[in-house]
Amino acid sequence: MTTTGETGVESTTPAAAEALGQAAARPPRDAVIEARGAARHYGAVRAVDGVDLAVARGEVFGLIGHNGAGKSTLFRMMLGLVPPSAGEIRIAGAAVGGRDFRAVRRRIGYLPENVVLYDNLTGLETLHFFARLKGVPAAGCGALLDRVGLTHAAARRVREYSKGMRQRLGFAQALLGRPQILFLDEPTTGLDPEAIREFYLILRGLRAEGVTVVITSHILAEIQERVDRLAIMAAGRVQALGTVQELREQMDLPLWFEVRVADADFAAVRDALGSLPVAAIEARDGHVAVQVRREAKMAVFAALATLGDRVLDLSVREPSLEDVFFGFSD
Ligand SMILES: Nc1ncnc2c1ncn2[C@@H]1O[C@H](COP(=O)(O)OP(=O)(O)OP(=O)(O)O)[C@@H](O)[C@H]1O
Repeated sequence: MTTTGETGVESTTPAAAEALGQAAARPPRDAVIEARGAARHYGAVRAVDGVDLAVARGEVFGLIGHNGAGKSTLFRMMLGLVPPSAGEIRIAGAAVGGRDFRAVRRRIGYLPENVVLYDNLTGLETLHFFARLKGVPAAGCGALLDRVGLTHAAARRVREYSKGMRQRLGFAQALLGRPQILFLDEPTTGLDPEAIREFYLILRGLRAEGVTVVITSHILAEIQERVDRLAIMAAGRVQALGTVQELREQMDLPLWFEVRVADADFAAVRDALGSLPVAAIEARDGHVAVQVRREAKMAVFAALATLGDRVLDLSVREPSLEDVFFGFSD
């Protein structure tokens, strides 16, 4: 599906590119973030190299890619922190960097990859400081600390904070002023599993309020169930765009049936499948794992149903986002 040229830059086959193009060409109806041909070059380095993207209002949109793929640069361009070398980005209809953008910028929250905090300030003082910078009332700072689970540490100096606590404080800072659009660059780095769960619960609440969220993460298992759509970036370009299920279908990755049969009668499974196009069949820990192409899924179901109650258990394992990601990178 994908090839790697001598530059190490991944490219897709024409058929795949066409499939991806179709997904990319279907912009959401209510786009609040739109990038057209957005590019940022640093000398010979094409950090972002012609990105077209549209994110709908209220969407949780994931941005994934290898180190150096261009995710943070694209974020910074969307925030007006880095001017584009070419192309245009519009947020809530305003061109980033243009006259109308200042008002829009106030409705954006940003958690950078490496949040800069002042060690001598307490957690609460930190939020007051950022509230002044943003020009928003300081009254809500205590409630925000509570929302990210830092009330107990409000009066402690940031220098004493753990990595996860700093990250929580960074998130609280991003939520100041009730932003309508949130850019979160690797927000769960350093968080423990409980904090990650709480973080995504907050995101879910924000989404329900209509907040648009763009989030990057290297933890694919973590975001695959939690984003509405996502883009896979490589070498400054969007290589694939869609829901996790759409990306699976575009990649045409096989799926696995895991079947537990009475008396571990694996031969019966093999016989039932007969001449169906099975990519692999393996005996594993008391069950049979059958790998099939997506188009054979229902035929395999029907064939396994002929075994009746000799089938004790059955599950279908779809390719993970990680499988999809590596599928686009290989
Ligand atoms: N200020 C800069 N000057 C020169 N090159 C830069 C600058 N900022 C980014 N780059 C280059 O642009 C490319 C993309 O970097 P970027 O930080 O956007 O990637 P990323 O996808 O966010 O990576 P990571 O997952 O490691 O955070 C890299 O090759 C990086 O070295």
